[in-house]
Amino acid sequence: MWQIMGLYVATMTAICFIFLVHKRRNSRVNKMVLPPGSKGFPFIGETLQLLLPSYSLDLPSFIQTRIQRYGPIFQTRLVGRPVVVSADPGFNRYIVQQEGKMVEMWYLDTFSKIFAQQGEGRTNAAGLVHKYLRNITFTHFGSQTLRDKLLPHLEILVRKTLHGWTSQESIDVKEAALTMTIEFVAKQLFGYDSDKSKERIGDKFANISQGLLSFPLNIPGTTYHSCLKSQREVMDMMRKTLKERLASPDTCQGDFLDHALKDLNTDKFLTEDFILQIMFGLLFASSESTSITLTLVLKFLSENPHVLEELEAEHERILKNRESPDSPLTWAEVKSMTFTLQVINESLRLGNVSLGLLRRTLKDIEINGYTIPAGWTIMLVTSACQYNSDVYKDPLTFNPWRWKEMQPDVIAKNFMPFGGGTRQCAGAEFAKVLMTIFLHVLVTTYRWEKIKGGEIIRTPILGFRNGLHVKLIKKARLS
Ligand code: HEM
Repeated sequence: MWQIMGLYVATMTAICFIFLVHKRRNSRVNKMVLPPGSKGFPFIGETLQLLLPSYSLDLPSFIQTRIQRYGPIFQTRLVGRPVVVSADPGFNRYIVQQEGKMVEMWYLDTFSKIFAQQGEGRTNAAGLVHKYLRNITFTHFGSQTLRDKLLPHLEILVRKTLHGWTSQESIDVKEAALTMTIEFVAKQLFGYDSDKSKERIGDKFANISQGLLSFPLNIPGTTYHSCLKSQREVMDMMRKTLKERLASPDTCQGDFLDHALKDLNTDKFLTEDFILQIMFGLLFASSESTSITLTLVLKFLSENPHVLEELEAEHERILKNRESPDSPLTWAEVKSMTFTLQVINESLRLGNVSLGLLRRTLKDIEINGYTIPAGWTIMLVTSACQYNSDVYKDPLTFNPWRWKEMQPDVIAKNFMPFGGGTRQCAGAEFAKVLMTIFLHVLVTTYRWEKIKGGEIIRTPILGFRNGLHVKLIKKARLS
């Protein structure tokens, strides 16, 4: 009897405590002037409206209508969380500079679970952990490594991949580009060899990316369940390699995993699980955006023959200027491909693969007389500045020539496909060089015919409604 009474009192005390904390927090927030907006339905808020697909490159109508109604900074509620959306370029630039001070990188709860963004060993932590993540990424994928080591391997990979595409009647470009990128990155990370491995890492990541924006219902048969299963399989594959390396430390391959295992002895925050999480994060970060952007480039080239013509001319000039047209690409040649870079920049500008960046506020933030309370999420719609018609004439038109005239300071303020501040993409140079080499081999050696697909869909992440399927054909070369 006394036990039951005790339990009752303890439960009631806990409920009262939780209620008081909640009330106190709410009354604190209630006294603030919050940005205008609507909270939508209880719990799900306006999530469904945000996820409603749109079929153009433009900003989703969810964002556009609310900007018209409330201005560039408004509040909403997404997957149970209060969110402030900002399409204000100045505020967005300010916030990306505040990493670890007023905000921290934060992604949806589905992401947090898959990418270990909670707890002690979270990969989005600021400070030492973040510094380590950037340094080790630059060491294995940065400019110097690209120039001194990766360039010939990337060329071989692209030639082998595109040659393989010619034997197929139809290639789904996004899927095939994802496989190409991920297999290369996995090789640099932990020596993955697609010819020897039983596991198809590209297929697993195709599953993972589908599950990331699905409803987080983890029961067999759901997309989310299949995503978590693939995530576990990739982690198990990498864990097996890690254990093998630890068991025979003399077989050094000099890759990312060897480097991180060596650091285990000196960097106290490093653990085996953390190394696996970084590798998993890198596999995802590198493959998804790069493959979507490459697919978009191919779509634009198919629809804009005059751009393709100029691109071919640039690459033919490079071949002509060489002593032997078959000699491997040099770093100087890659850096001389200015029109190619303009094509890539224009595709990145219009693609806005992820729409925006997510941050969690660590402190109350004042903006235009409003307060964004600590603990809220901010969605920085960095893409909004890339459609600004004051900067980009006819912003929705694919026009690579516009980059010829643009000044570096204007670009810095109005072009953020790789984010900004201390969290700016650590693989930007790698992605651009990979896409440049891809385009070089593609336009000098092949032509292609569209079989089907290529229609844009934003959910709000950029995708292609029926994929983009092409048939690749080798060009007859005049010697
Ligand atoms: C077209 C291709 C790519 C695009 C558009 C892209 C875009 C981005 C963006 C917008 C961010 C910032 C995220 C944020 O602030 O919340 C980011 C971060 C990052 N990206 Fe990329 N990325 C691409 C390719 C790659 C590749 C190929 C790699 C690796 C080889 C990579 C590695 C990373 C890493 C490690 C971060 C986190 C940086 C940090 O937290 O300091 N990315 N990327």
